[in-house]
Amino acid sequence: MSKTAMRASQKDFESALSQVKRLKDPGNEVKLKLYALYKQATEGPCNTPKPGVFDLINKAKWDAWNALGSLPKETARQNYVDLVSGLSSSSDSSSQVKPEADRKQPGYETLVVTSEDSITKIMMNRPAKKNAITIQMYNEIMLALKAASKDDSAITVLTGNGDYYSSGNDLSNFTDIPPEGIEEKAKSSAILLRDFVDCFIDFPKPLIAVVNGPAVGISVTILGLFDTVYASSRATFHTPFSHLGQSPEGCSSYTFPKIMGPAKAAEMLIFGKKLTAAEACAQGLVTEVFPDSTFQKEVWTRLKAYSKLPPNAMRISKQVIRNREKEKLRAINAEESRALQERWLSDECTNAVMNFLTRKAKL
Ligand SMILES: CCCCCCCCCC/C=C/CC(=O)SCCNC(=O)CCNC(=O)[C@H](O)C(C)(C)COP(=O)(O)OP(=O)(O)OC[C@H]1O[C@@H](n2cnc3c(N)ncnc32)[C@H](O)[C@@H]1OP(=O)(O)O
Repeated sequence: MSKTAMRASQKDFESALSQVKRLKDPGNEVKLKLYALYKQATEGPCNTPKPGVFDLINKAKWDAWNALGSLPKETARQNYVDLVSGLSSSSDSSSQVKPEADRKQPGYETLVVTSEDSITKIMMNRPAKKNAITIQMYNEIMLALKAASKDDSAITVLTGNGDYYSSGNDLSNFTDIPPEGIEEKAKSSAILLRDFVDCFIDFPKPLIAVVNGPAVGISVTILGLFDTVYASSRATFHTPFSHLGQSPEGCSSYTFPKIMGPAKAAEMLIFGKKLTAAEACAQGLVTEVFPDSTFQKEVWTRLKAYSKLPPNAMRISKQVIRNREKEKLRAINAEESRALQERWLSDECTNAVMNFLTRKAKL
């Protein structure tokens, strides 16, 4: 026999009434439905005067009840019992935490991308290589950001798996030279870099970096394009561009002086000064530092709370902040990418990369 064909007894109704109190907040729309069915089941058709237009809450309740028209009391009681039973079973199944492997989005080899609690988490996943960013990883991060910009999550997080956040550009990207030659490789890499950074400039939702460990190179510079940066006390921030015969990217030539002042920015971007998490926080690059022992727990508790804020309001606030600067950031990104295209062809850069790859040098 179907549920609707059964008649809910007074006992079923009373048990649904007590069950509803134990449910996870089902949201305003469902609460209004429950209210209306309860009133109809206990008092019959709506019999009170319509509240004034400014009495928003009571008017919404009245509208929901009134919309049930002359629905018989018994049917309203049955519908109430059915609705609560549906909510109980879905809240039972959603309270069972699925293992990460089940929640993982397919199609990524260098990342683990998951969506849960209105948060899309993009995790760089080459821990054995300190999450160094290969050409494939640049492309997958762009894909993941584009997908996250359209999914129903409220906020997006970038983080790293293992002991590093990321060691920046994978220096073996310099070794895979196509038959067309190094100039062509430099040209296509500059386009890739520009497109990669544009994805961060244009990302429409709140974007949070969860910096779980040391960060190097481009993984540091793009932090200036995030809305919030949480760091473990173990994290460090290092941009050794001159050591590598290179120059800043990720719009850091603009965002860093703006965030920390020109003198501190120059020490990082020209002289490659490595900052501790506490220093990066004092200079405004990092929002907050958490002790490494409680980092994940504290950060994710905070993020889960933020993800419950009204998503459209957060998105609009971000856009109002970002839109003023978007064109400027895009122009800076294009200029930085052009400068690097030349740098990559220099002896200074070639020697530094070869020294690392032949293990004569480390940062
Ligand atoms: C023709 C032009 C083509 C260019 C294409 C580029 C496209 C866009 C470019 C955007 C520009 C970005 C600029 C930057 O990001 S600059 C920063 C570059 N990063 C580095 O210089 C870091 C180099 N790594 C290190 O110094 C050290 O590895 C470390 C991070 C300090 C960690 O040291 P530790 O001793 O703890 O660990 P290991 O060195 O043993 O590392 C473990 C293994 O991981 C490999 N590894 C680590 N980082 C990188 C890296 N960035 N690139 C490649 N490989 C990396 C390391 O070699 C070890 O591998 P192994 O176990 O196989 O030996």
